[in-house]
Amino acid sequence: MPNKGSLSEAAAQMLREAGYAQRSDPKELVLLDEANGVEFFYLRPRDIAVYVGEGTLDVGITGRDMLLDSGADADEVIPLGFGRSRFRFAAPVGSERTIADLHEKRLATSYPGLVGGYLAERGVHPRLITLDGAVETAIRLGVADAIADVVETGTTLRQAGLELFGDPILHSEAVLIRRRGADSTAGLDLLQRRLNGVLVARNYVMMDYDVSDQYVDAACAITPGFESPTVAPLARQGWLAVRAMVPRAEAQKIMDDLWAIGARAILVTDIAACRI
Ligand SMILES: Nc1ncnc2c1ncn2[C@@H]1O[C@H](COP(=O)(O)OP(=O)(O)OP(=O)(O)O)[C@@H](O)[C@H]1O
Ligand SMILES: O=P(O)(O)OC[C@H]1O[C@H](OP(=O)(O)OP(=O)(O)O)[C@H](O)[C@@H]1O
Ligand SMILES: [Mg+2]
Repeated sequence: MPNKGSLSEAAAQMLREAGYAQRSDPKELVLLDEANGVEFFYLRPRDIAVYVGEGTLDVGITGRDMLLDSGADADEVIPLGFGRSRFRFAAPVGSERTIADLHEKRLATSYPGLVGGYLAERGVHPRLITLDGAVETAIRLGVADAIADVVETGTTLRQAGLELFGDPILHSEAVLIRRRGADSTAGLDLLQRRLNGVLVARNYVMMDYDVSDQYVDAACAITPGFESPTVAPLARQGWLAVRAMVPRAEAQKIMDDLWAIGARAILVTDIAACRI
């Protein structure tokens, strides 16, 4: 588990929702969850891929960017939907650079493996200046001509007087990782099912509505659900009750579409937990 930084709290929250114990004190380094037979180690997110790649830890949560930067023998198992960012090049506003301009120029980053590999594939070989953080300041302080760093809202870049250039190097988010080629274990399958349950509960809602039987096929086409919607007769002749899971982000649009074909009493409820 990430011990601090952007991923730490969201990762712990997700594990809690999946039914695992998590530390209450951010200074705790290890936590034994006896009920689930899991030992959690709280480590720097950058180091997690190294431990997992070496096989000393079975699984870990880190950023996709950090996994790729490490070059560790570890693979992504599932994306976890938080810690989303883009990895981008930036230079002072108005400098209108392209990636080719970086050749033999000073490029500051905390992710030399990721950035060096990306540019080498394109035949560009900059002088990489590896910094621990606050990379945006490196240009102002005369250490670099351009940077490559994590961008979420873009606020940090703007405040440093920088602008993006080139295509995104990577779209990153928190990922569950395990050692490359490791056998699947019952414990990992269970963890994956639980985390997947949390993701589905977060990303879907349950939708219930009533519709007259002549429109039920059209309604079910709008809400096909995961497998198939539940359709049950209402006491009122010629009317049916339908229940299906729908993507949370599309719920309002789906309600409008159902209303337009005559569905009524359309209700949306949260899913607390699930196994799909
Ligand atoms: N502002 C952000 N928004 C979303 N994700 C981010 C943000 N900053 C970093 N991340 C992601 O979080 C992961 C860990 O980065 P983080 O910045 O937490 O580690 P760090 O730089 O080692 O720690 P710290 O910045 O606390 O010293 C990376 O995968 C990164 O992409
Ligand atoms: O686009 P924004 O929303 O501004 O977010 C991006 C910033 O967030 C992270 O910084 P962090 O706080 O982790 O500090 P660090 O650079 O020292 O790692 C990242 O390194 C960027 O600097
Ligand atoms: Mg950081």
